[in-house]
Amino acid sequence: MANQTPIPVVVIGAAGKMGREVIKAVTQAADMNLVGAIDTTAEYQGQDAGELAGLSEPLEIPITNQLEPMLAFASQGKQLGVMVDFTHPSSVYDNVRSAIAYGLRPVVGTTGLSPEQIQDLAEFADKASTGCLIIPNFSIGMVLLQQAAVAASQHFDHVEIIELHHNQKADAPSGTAIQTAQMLADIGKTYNQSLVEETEKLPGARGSQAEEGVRIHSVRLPGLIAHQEVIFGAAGQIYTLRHDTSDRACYMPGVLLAIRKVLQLKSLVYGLEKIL
Ligand SMILES: NC(=O)C1=CN([C@@H]2O[C@H](COP(=O)(O)OP(=O)(O)OC[C@H]3O[C@@H](n4cnc5c(N)ncnc54)[C@H](OP(=O)(O)O)[C@@H]3O)[C@@H](O)[C@H]2O)C=CC1
Ligand SMILES: O=C(O)C1=N[C@H](C(=O)O)C[C@H](O)C1
Repeated sequence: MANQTPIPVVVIGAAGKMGREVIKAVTQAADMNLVGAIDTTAEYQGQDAGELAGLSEPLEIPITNQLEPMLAFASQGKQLGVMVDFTHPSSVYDNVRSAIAYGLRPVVGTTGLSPEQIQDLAEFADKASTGCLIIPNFSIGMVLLQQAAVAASQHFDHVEIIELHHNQKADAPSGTAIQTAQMLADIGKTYNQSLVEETEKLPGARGSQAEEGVRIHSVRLPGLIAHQEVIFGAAGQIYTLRHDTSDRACYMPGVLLAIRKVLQLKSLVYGLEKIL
């Protein structure tokens, strides 16, 4: 590894909560080289990405909102480049299309892409024979929770998901909750058959209904980071799976793994569990 050219990495959303963590993690990885830090926040334009991320030394990489020139620059070396996206549901689709068009491999943490957008990006990546990773949750704990939930779903017919996040989150339900519900639906059974005719006296009281009857409830409060419960019920018993994050550093081993793995792919892959 020591003799290999480091992987050029562009971080988009670099001034955000996740972007700053990614800047730190990429800078500390011996096989990666941070080449660009993109963010639209007006007040951070021109600031050093390392100082903003809390590193002791400046990186001499200023935050800029100029994505396309940065992608062009990052695609010029002989080593394939990676764009890591932690931005906003409204911009991630266009960012990924641009990265692929410039020959960079996208690693996407941003949630809120619709199934149609993901399908479209998969076709775009296929045509370009380009790896692309969309990972709704980079923490190993969540992969293990989801595996346990799929195992439990063989034995329980009733399940509801509660996801709890900080109140600066733009999308609901969380990408992780949507993915978890999809995994439960994929085993091919319908959950939560109602025994009575239910009436919602306040709209949304019973949460949202994902495929195959899986219900998702979203909580947004200051003081939270990211948490998820999957609650199974049956006669006389409740089985609860819960994952809590206390620091966004928990996502970084997954992000670094994804940066390395995306270079080996030729198509779009969805979910951390597929690259472990
Ligand atoms: N997959 C995973 O494991 C995880 C995923 N996430 C997801 O990552 C995303 C980001 O989360 P978080 O860091 O908390 O959010 P933040 O709001 O803290 O950061 C997002 C940053 O992206 C910037 N931004 C928005 N649009 C653009 C754009 N088009 N180009 C460049 N920069 C842009 C924002 O700037 P501005 O001020 O201009 O809006 C902001 O600085 C969310 O979708 C979240 O759900 C979060 C944690 C883990
Ligand atoms: O916005 C967040 O914070 C998080 N977003 C992701 C999601 O929507 O699932 C991952 C994690 O829950 C944190």
